[in-house]
Amino acid sequence: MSIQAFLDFGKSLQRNGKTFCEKASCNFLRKELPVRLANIIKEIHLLPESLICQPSTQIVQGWYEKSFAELITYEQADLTNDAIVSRFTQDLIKIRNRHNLVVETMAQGVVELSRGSEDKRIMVDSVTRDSIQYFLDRFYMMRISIRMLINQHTILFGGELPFSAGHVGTIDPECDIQLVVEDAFASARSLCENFYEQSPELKMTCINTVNREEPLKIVYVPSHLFHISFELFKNAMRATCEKGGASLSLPPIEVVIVKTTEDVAIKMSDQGGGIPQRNMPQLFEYMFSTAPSPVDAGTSVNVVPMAGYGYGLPLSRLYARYFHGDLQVYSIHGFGTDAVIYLKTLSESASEFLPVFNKSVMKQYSSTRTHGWSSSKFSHLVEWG
Ligand SMILES: Nc1ncnc2c1ncn2[C@@H]1O[C@H](COP(=O)(O)OP(=O)(O)OP(=O)(O)O)[C@@H](O)[C@H]1O
Repeated sequence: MSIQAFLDFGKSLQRNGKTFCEKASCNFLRKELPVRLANIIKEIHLLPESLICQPSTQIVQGWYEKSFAELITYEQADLTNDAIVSRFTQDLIKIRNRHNLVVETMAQGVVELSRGSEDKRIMVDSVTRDSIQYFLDRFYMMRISIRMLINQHTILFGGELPFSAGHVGTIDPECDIQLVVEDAFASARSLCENFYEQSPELKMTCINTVNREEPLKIVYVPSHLFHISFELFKNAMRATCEKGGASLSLPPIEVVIVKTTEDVAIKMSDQGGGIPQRNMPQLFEYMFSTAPSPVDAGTSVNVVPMAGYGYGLPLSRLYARYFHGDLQVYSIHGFGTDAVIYLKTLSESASEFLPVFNKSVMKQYSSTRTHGWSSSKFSHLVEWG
């Protein structure tokens, strides 16, 4: 599905009527969702035994199997029956809510694995580590996609309110990039003020090469862009404050947003001291963090931690890639870091980038690397880790 396809379907409600469209959407989702769930369940089965047997991984596996079993009961259901259609929609809400804590619970499974049964750190070998990294990228991406499908349906048909009146489901046909980025900055800033009692300023430059007078708007899911920007601002603010100490004049975070006919690029530059080259290969690894773990640090319950889970960058990159964008980080150790978000300008080009499940993917779990995605755009990255 491309963003444009999601949008066209949402807009067709006025033309074709809500009842007709709800049935069409049910008909699509009752096939598509079980396929996506089944793919990921098959892949869970390929995980190293040491991870599958952890209590939290078992809980996650149970949720996926339950949701799959519930959805499959609709395979032959009579969609001319309005009551069945509306029960399907309500079941989707239940399924989505069941999976609310999947990221945290799966992360807990990985922690359980690395801590071992007696809470001592045991060595996780590099093949297992690579398999887990490979799996989590695919698993979380599939989760993003499943939630996108469910949210579109439940907002359009399940009585859930869109974030704003102009939105079509979760999509804003006129998503103002600058406003979303400023919003994310303000949220990260209030967290930063709470934590460090200071925060850097924002310096923003916007360039629209398509039409210089127009604001930078594209068709996009604002909550995805907010998530990515917020995580990047948190990182930039943390680095700036840690480097600046109690200094009164922190260097600002500079943001440059450029829209061309093909891409939107959002560059966030900080002067927070940068990242050593030796850490760059691990930057997008789950659980890689130089901050103390919020659990071990004993952070007060009233202070939301700025960092420490090591999920910010890898998850943000998945959100960016989901609609064929990207996230890249460049750093000069001793000076600062540039993080660049790339999005597609054209909604037709912004199609879902999904993991595909086939035989060659199985090899990944027995240590041979393959790309295994719906397009080969990032295969070199996946192959090289
Ligand atoms: N702008 C930056 N400047 C310096 N180091 C950075 C920057 N961005 C990321 N890093 C480094 O990369 C690590 C991983 O970042 P990531 O966002 O994935 O996790 P985190 O911020 O540590 O934790 P959380 O997931 O809780 O946000 C950070 O701990 C930090 O060491």
